[in-house]
Amino acid sequence: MTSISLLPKFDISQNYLLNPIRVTLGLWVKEAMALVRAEVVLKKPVTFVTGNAKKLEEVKMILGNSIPFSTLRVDLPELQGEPEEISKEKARIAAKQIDGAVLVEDTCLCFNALHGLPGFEKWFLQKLGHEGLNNMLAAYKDKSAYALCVFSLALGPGFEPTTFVGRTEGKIVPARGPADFGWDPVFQPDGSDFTYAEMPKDEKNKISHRRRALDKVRDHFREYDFVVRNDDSQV
Ligand SMILES: O=P(O)(O)OP(=O)(O)OP(=O)(O)OC[C@H]1O[C@@H](n2cnc3c(O)ncnc32)[C@H](O)[C@@H]1O
Ligand SMILES: [Mg+2]
Repeated sequence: MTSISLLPKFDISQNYLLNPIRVTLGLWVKEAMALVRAEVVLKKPVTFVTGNAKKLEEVKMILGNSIPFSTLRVDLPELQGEPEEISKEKARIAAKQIDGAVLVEDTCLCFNALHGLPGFEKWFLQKLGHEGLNNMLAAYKDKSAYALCVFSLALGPGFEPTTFVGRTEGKIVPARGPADFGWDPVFQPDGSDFTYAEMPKDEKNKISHRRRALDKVRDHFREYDFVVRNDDSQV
């Protein structure tokens, strides 16, 4: 079982005890530090779990070395429901499966004319294809859509996951560009003349739903001090 300790890392040095002003200041800083940055001790690094190789590639490119994480390719169940709930449930399942801290994500493509449908599960795209996605909107003038990505971080089995949402607005167009990642060829983000599939990877990664959600994940990791320590000093 993963354990965490939310202890402030800041320590007042003996010097502060010699001067009342410095003592007050030191205590204030200590309190502020406790509020701002707490230590989270994990037995092993946070593992990003997914069954999708392309997703994994993008997450690695976007995060680089900015947070301590490892990756694992495991097929997670395709769940139905609201995106945040799906993502949280994926995290609970994955945390139990690997018995540790996990990061997972769920991505959907939502059509405004269809009030957020189809959302997505992977079998849906496999059966319908890119043309089928366009045909779904044939009866509607409104081709606008958004890509939504929800990351969930669970610190271990039994921990309630925290979610981080990223969203990119765009529209659905006839497929253009390489068809090697999901619905990328039919999604053209606002402000661009290219579909996700036509863009070089680093361009997609600057504006994508995944990038926007991962910026929030990164902020969370900055807010807390995640430390991997596999000894008995954890509480
Ligand atoms: O193991 P997990 O992480 O669940 O991987 P998955 O492939 O099942 O991924 P999702 O359930 O989140 O995504 C549902 C579908 O959306 C596709 N998809 C996810 N992110 C995408 C992106 O950035 N661009 C295009 N298609 C994407 C993906 O290939 C699936 O067909
Ligand atoms: Mg899935």
